[in-house]
Amino acid sequence: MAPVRVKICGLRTPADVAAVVDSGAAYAGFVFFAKSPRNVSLEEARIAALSAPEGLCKVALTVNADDATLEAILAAVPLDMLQLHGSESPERVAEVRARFGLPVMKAVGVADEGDLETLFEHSLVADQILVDAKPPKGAALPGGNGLTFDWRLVAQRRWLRPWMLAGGLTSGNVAEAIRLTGARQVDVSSGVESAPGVKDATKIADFVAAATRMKAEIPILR
Ligand SMILES: O=C(O)c1ccccc1N[C@@H]1O[C@H](COP(=O)(O)O)[C@@H](O)[C@H]1O
Repeated sequence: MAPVRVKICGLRTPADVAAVVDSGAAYAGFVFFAKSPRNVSLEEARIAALSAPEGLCKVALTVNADDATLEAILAAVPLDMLQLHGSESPERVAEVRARFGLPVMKAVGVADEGDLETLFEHSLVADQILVDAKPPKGAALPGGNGLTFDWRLVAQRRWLRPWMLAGGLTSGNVAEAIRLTGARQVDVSSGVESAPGVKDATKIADFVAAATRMKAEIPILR
């Protein structure tokens, strides 16, 4: 079985990108959302993204962004994927995908069975779906809150598209999250920081090692 693929989100500097590359993660996320402590300017994102080697998937995280905002981001920063992390409808996801020609990953907050229907609807139009914890009522951020959800809700589920598990993951719980849900991709932001918005290279390395170790633990049959 292929190793679990990891996305590290909320990068701001070339040093952050280097830590992600060294760890072996597959995706690097940049947050374009002013309320987030991980928000990057176009110039910061451009410099960091240009430092990334070929093969690292560079993802722009936006929240209910309009076309002009997405155009400005994509004109300034070399990116490979859009992550829509707001309340975008399936119609809006399809529109963004068609207009900008990049794969789109749609994030959906999950708190109960009802949210699985929303996930299904998005899986009909998005290239990937991101299964995150639902933010608490009145939270400033729709994600990146370091909160987990009841992983049993998505345990061993299969969707029409590749999916990624997120929400409160850390090097201490990611192996159990993978074991329980069967996720083959995981995403983390606050769990690999020393302070909000400050990525920690050791925590990134520990997280990716814990996530990818799952494969090594499967016994080899001779
Ligand atoms: O990281 C942020 O600041 C952020 C802001 C707005 C929307 C989403 C955000 N992050 C995403 O949220 C999940 C979970 O993050 P965490 O590991 O619980 O901190 C992840 O997909 C991030 O990409």
